[in-house]
This record gives sequence, structure tokens and C-alpha cells, in this order.
Amino acid sequence: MSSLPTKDYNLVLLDKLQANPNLTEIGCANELNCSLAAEGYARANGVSACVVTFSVGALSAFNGTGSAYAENLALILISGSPNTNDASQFHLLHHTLGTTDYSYQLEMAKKITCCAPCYIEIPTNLSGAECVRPGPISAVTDPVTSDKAALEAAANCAAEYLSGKLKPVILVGPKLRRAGDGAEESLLKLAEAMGCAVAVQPAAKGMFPEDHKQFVGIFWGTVSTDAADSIVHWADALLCVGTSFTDYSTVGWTAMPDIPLMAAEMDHVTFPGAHFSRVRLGEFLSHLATQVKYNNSTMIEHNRLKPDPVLVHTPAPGDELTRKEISRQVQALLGSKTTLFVETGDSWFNGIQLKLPQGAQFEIEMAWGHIGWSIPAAFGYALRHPDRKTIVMIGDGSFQVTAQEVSQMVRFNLPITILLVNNRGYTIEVEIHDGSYNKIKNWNYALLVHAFNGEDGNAKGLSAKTAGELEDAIKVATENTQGPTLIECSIDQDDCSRELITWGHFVATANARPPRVSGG
Ligand SMILES: C/C(NCc1cnc(C)nc1N)=C(/S)[C@H](O)COP(=O)(O)OP(=O)(O)O
Ligand SMILES: [Mg+2]
Repeated sequence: MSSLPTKDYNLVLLDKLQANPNLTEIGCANELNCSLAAEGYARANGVSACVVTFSVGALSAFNGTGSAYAENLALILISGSPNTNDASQFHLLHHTLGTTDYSYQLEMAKKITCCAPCYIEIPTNLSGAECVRPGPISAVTDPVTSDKAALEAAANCAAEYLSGKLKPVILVGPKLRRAGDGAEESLLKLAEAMGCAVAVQPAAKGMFPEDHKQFVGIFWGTVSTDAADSIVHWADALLCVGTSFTDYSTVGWTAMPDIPLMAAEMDHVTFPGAHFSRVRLGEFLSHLATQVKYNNSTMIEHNRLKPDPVLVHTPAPGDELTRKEISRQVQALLGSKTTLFVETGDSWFNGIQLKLPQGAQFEIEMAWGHIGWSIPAAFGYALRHPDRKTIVMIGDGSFQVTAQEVSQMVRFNLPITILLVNNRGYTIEVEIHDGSYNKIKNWNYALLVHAFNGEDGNAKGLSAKTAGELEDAIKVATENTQGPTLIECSIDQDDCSRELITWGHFVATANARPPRVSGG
């Protein structure tokens, strides 16, 4: 539960929430970070709540709420609001637009909340009022089950559809995990029953085990890993599970699969010419696993065409630090209890290339893509998962947006390791479309962390300009169990991944499409 220090519209509300022994209040430095921390908490916990003050608070929190909506995460946004007498007394109030219409916030919230994020507004003079006891929580939390007949029909139709195909591939998307109800386990069962290749969209990295023998890589068009694009394009049937085809995930629409898609969504299944509603994803996948025939033709082909392992160069300790060396050293950090957050920027491409060992988790915000997300989100996530080692890869531009939340990591003694890649500006934007607006003021990032320590913090701030300095800094980070460790990794501005340059080119081309003339 993330909330802001007390503010007049939600003073009593916070007191009431604090009185509930089952709730823990976690303060954040501002409402943007509060909402993004709640988004990160929801990734770990399944649901989270964010409590803010009216208007000046809520409008900032709308950003993290929008992220939760776009990323299909359950976040409850709770906002204090004016005294119920004010409207009828035509009062002009602080923190508002200066009119007597206070409904604008609710109208805006309606656009970014639905069954995933939801919105509750509580007038300041009702926070302590008696209210009807809420109904059984099971009405909200119990899993929704499929319509039995639709489930049966969908699985039979899918099994028959697949039995007529020679080269089936499964493509996993980011909504698989969000479906809950054991959908990831059901997918594993189905994949092993089919024996086929399993490719994963970038925003779903980690949702299918990468150490599994049927994992064939990240399907991301021309910037795929392990030639996953070849096997996806070789397939004659693509079973899309929770997929999301956006301009970013299709590399500016250059990687849309060109065969009819069979799509299994969170609550419905579609094939060419058929649609089955009220079919829950987890139930569909596990039921289909009992109907399908084994056909490993795409695995046999993948094993023929997959690239040989890449020889990773290990530089001398005194060598200038590079993007590749940062990735090599982060790779060595990943293990069954680590969760890696990768921020919008070249960190996406560097993170996607890493191999996840058994149990390692991966978090990315590719749909909403709000730079700075990973700092508050990792903070929220780590609160829920003290049992895991949380690592963040973030660029300098992104860090400047939400840096204050490192002070909350200090406050709650969270041993998060932050690898801040300082390439002096917005490199992703430089590669898409350069201009003076991609330059930023450089900070002394390592020193900033000492400021966040105040008189009692345990955070460490280090900088690395060579491979050896990074090795040493990572050792310090690994040993610092009482607080965050930020390592500023300085690299050349143009030291970026080839995938970023290729992807940026196609996304920029897609952005630049001329307006369509009607009738044209
Ligand atoms: C400005 C922007 N995107 C536009 C943008 C602007 N504002 C918000 C909130 N979110 C966004 N994605 C992006 S990706 C920067 O290149 C990020 O820079 P940095 O963190 O330094 O990473 P790289 O250097 O690797 O690109
Ligand atoms: Mg940068």
C-alpha cells in the first residue's frame, strides 16, 4: 500500500487505514512515484493500493494508474476529496481548478480505470463515518471460472485446428502472467504436450522458463534473440497466448506475423472464423493440453537453425567500461532469487539479450513506457519480495525523473542494486531522432545517494568507468544488505546496442507515416 505523507483531503482517511492491522502504509516522495511504486507492488503481489490527496495528488498518480491499466495490473487508486457540503455552498477550494465543479477528477479517472485499476474517491468529512460492512472479499478475489460448454468447445476446436497443421509454434505474450489462475503452469503443461517451439514477446520475458528445452528465444522481429523470428515465420500455426502486438513489440509494424492467428486471451479464445467467450486462459490451456497431439517439428527445425553460442569477450580490468561489459557482469548476477527491472531506454535491449537462469524473474514496462518507472516500481516490488534480490538497469535520463524514491529504499533498508548507465542523455531518442532536446544536465549520481542517506542511511553510491571498477562496485553492492547501492556506469554516448539502432529506425519510420488522404 503506497501513500503520501498526510495532506488535508486525506488526513482522517490515512488515520483510519493505519488503524487496520492488516494494512501497512508505505510513504513515497511524491504521488507519481507513489503510483509507480504501487504498480511495482502489484507485479509482486497481484494487487496494490495507492492513496493520494485530491487533484494535485491524484493527477500525478494518474500516470502510474495508466501504467497499471496498460500493463494489465490490479491497482486501486484512492483519493481524498472535498467536504460534501462545499459543492452546494458554491465554495472555491484550494488544490482545485478554481471552479465549483470538482467532478473533473472522477471524469478523468474513468478513462484510466476499469476492472484492472479501479478508482475510489472519499470526501474528507466521510473518511471516519460509519459505513455498511463490505461483502465477502471472495466476491472480488475468487477466480472467475469458464463456461464449461464454451471451454470444451474451444479446446476441441483448437485441438482439431492444430491437428491439421505441420509446424505449430506457441508465442507467449505479457497477458499470460496477468491472467493469474495458474496460467503460466498450464502453458508449461500445454507446451510439453505439444512438444513445439515456444517463443516469447519482449514484454513477456521470464513468463516461460528460458532454461526450458523448448524455449527458442524472444520474438521481436529483426531484433529477436536466438533466431526466434525465423522459427515464428517458418510456422504454419501460431498459438498466441496473452500476446500484445503494438508498434514497439512489432518493431514499427515490421514484425506482424503473416499467418492467421489463434489467440488465447485472458477470458476468450479466437481462431480464424471462430470466437469463444467466457473461456479463462489457465483453464483453456490445461484443457487443451489433454487434447493435443505431440508434434515437435518446429523444435527439430529450431535446433538446426539456432545460432551457435556467442563468445563473450572479457576485457582487462583497466579497459574503458562498455555497454557489453555491463551486460556481461549483470548476466553473472542473475540467479534463481533475482528479479531484474529494465527501464525504458537501451536498458530494454541490453536486458532482453540476457539469459534468465531457472527461477530468475524479469520486469519491464513496455506498454506504458514511462521513463523512471523502474526506481519506484522496484521499490514497491522489493517491499513485497524481501526474499528476492532486486536489480535495476536504468539510464541517466530515466533516473532523473524519479530519483527521489531511492531515499525510500534507504528509509526501508532495501538492498536494491541500481546499475545507472550514464551515456549523457536520451540515447534511445538520439538514435530515433536527434536534437538538442536529447541532452540533459549531468549529475554526480554517486554523490546524490549520499544526500539521500541523511544522518542514518546505509545506501552506497559508487561510480565505474572501467571494467575493473564495475567488478569492485558490484562486490560492494552484493555485500550491502542494509540499503540500496547505486553504481553509476559511465559509457560513451554512442555506445548503444545494434538492436536499439535497428528498432529505432523502424519505429521512427512508422511514426513518420504521412497522413492518409481519405479515399487514398
Ligand atoms: C525521453 C525518452 N522517452 C520519451 C519519454 C518522455 N517522458 C516519459 C515520462 N516517458 C518517455 N518514454 C527516453 S526513452 C530516453 O531516451 C531515456 O533516456 P535514458 O534513461 O538515459 O536511457 P537511454 O540513454 O538508454 O535512452
Ligand atoms: Mg541515457
